[in-house]
Formats: sequence, structure tokens, C-alpha cells
Amino acid sequence: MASPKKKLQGLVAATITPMTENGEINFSVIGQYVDYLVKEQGVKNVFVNGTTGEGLSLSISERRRVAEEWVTKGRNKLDQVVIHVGALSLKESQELAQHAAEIGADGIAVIAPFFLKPWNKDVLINFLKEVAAAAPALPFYYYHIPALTGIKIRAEELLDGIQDKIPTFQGLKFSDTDLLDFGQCVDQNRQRQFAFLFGVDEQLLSALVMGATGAVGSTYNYLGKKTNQMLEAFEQKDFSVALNYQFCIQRFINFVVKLGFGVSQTKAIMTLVSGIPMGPPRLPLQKASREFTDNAEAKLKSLNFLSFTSLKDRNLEACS
Ligand SMILES: CC(=O)N[C@H](C=O)[C@@H](O)[C@H](O)[C@H](O)CO
Ligand SMILES: CC(=O)C(=O)O
Repeated sequence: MASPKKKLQGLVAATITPMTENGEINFSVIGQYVDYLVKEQGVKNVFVNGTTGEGLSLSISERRRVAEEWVTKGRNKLDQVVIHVGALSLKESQELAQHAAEIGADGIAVIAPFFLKPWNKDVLINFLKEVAAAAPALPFYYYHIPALTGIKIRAEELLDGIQDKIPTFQGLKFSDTDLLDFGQCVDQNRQRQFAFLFGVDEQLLSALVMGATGAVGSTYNYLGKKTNQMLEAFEQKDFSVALNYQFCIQRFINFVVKLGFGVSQTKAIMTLVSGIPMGPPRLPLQKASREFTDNAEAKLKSLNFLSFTSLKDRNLEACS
């Protein structure tokens, strides 16, 4: 049974893996990155080696070293460090799960294997169970991201009876726009203390209404502070204020989505906003274009999302 840890809640930044111009991992900036998240964004939980972290594009030894660096640098600063240990090979996934336990991570998460695929719920549960069993003391989260894995098994169906199979199951990271599925995950598991973490940042407010207990996402790296303001307004039942924050965040995401938005672009935006060099992504991703970066910078300024934007640069679009 997982130790009765503090529940994972609030914002969780899906970490970027910083790289040097020649494609190696830039471990040297992770300490600074931790401080930036905590001090500038008010974000105290991280999700390492996931989609944003290009986890599936790293070697196993790189994944181990990245996990170690976040756990070490996050000690006494971060509340929780969750490591994504999903892989196509069960053995690799188990190795990473065991490693996460050894280094003192706070939880592990796993996506569905997406090349040779589990075709039904029971097979997927069996795979997840074998991974979870390699770290029997760590909270286990299922990472549902059907658009990227191609595994369309509904989360609601997967959660039905999951604790009988996976005693360490502690929650779900739900990266999909199907709020029927998400709402039913919450509704059918009200008696259990699961974490329901939403993963579509531009729609978080709707998920909060459905009972999300937290959120994992790429934009909390640089819009954490804004999103925390939205969470506070929601807690205070100040819904129109919360909606204003969500719209404000949407204006930015909508703008970049139209330019083509993915992990490469997240790296470029984070470099701009934090000043910490995140570097290029690794193939098969390609570096964001100069044009993207310039446009994103102008938008960040006009929305007043860059902390060093001077008052005279502010315009009507800016969010308070
Ligand atoms: C596909 C993907 O990377 N989703 C991220 C997390 O799950 C989100 O944080 C998005 O990046 C974000 O919602 C912007 O679309
Ligand atoms: C967004 C997210 O959770 C990930 O990058 O894995």
C-alpha cells in the first residue's frame, strides 16, 4: 500500500527537459528552474519526463539522470516530484519505476503502451499493474492522453475497480477534452481519495467545475501564477473573475495554437518568459521558428504575461 502521503493537488508543471544546442541534456539549469517555478510561478509540484519533457525521446539512462536531478534539486523546495515512467517495454518501465522509488520520488505515472497496443481495459490494467508493482510504496497515476497514444479506452471504464488490481493507484492525469468521461471518473469515485488531475490547460476551469482536484500541464511553467489566480477565484466562488482569468489564458493559447503549438514551442516560450535557456528539442521535433518566437513574444507582452513588460507597453488586451 502506498504510504499515506499528502494528496497531490493544485498545479503541477509538466517539466521541460533543458537541452544544449548540440542536443545533450543541460542538467546545469535544473536547480534554477526549480527556484523559478516556486518563486516566480508559485508552482510546487512537477511532472517529470512526460510529454513536455520529451520523456519518450530520451534514453533510459537519461531519464534516470533527469529524474535524479529533479528530486535532488527539488528537495525541501518542491512539494511533490512525480516521475513519468511509461515506456513501450514493460521491463524498462519497471526499471524506471523502481529507480523512482529508490531516489525518493513522490509518485509515478504511466501512459498506455502505444506501439503494440493493449486492445482492452483488462490488458491495459495488467500492464499498468506490473509497472506499479515494481514500486509498491509509490503512489501510482495513470496518464490518459488518447490523442497521443491512440489508446481510446475510456478513463471511466479503466478506473472501475482499479484499486483491486493496483493497490497503489492514487489518481489520474486526464489529458483529453471529453468532460463526460472526466466527470464520470470523478462522480463514480467520490468515496475514494483519488487525485483527478486535468491536463488541458485552456479548459481547466470547466474541469474544476467537474471536480478536478488539480492540474498537470505545460503552460504552468510560465502561466502558473495566472492559473493560480484563477484557482483562487474559483475557490472563493468568484466565478466571473475565474472566467476572466481562463479567457485571458485562452487568448494566449489560442494565439499560439494557430501558429502551431507543441513541445518545441513550449521550450521557446519558457526560454523567453523565464530567461532560463531550454534549448532546442530533440528529433523528431524541430526547433520553433524565429517567426513563432517573435509573434509569441509580442503576444505575451500585449497580455502582460512577461514580468519585465513596462507599464507603457500595456494595452487593453492585458489581463489584470
Ligand atoms: C498534448 C499536451 O502536451 N498536453 C499538455 C498536457 O497534457 C497540455 O499542458 C497542453 O500543452 C496545453 O493544454 C496547451 O494545449
Ligand atoms: C502536459 C503533461 O502533462 C506532459 O507534458 O506530460
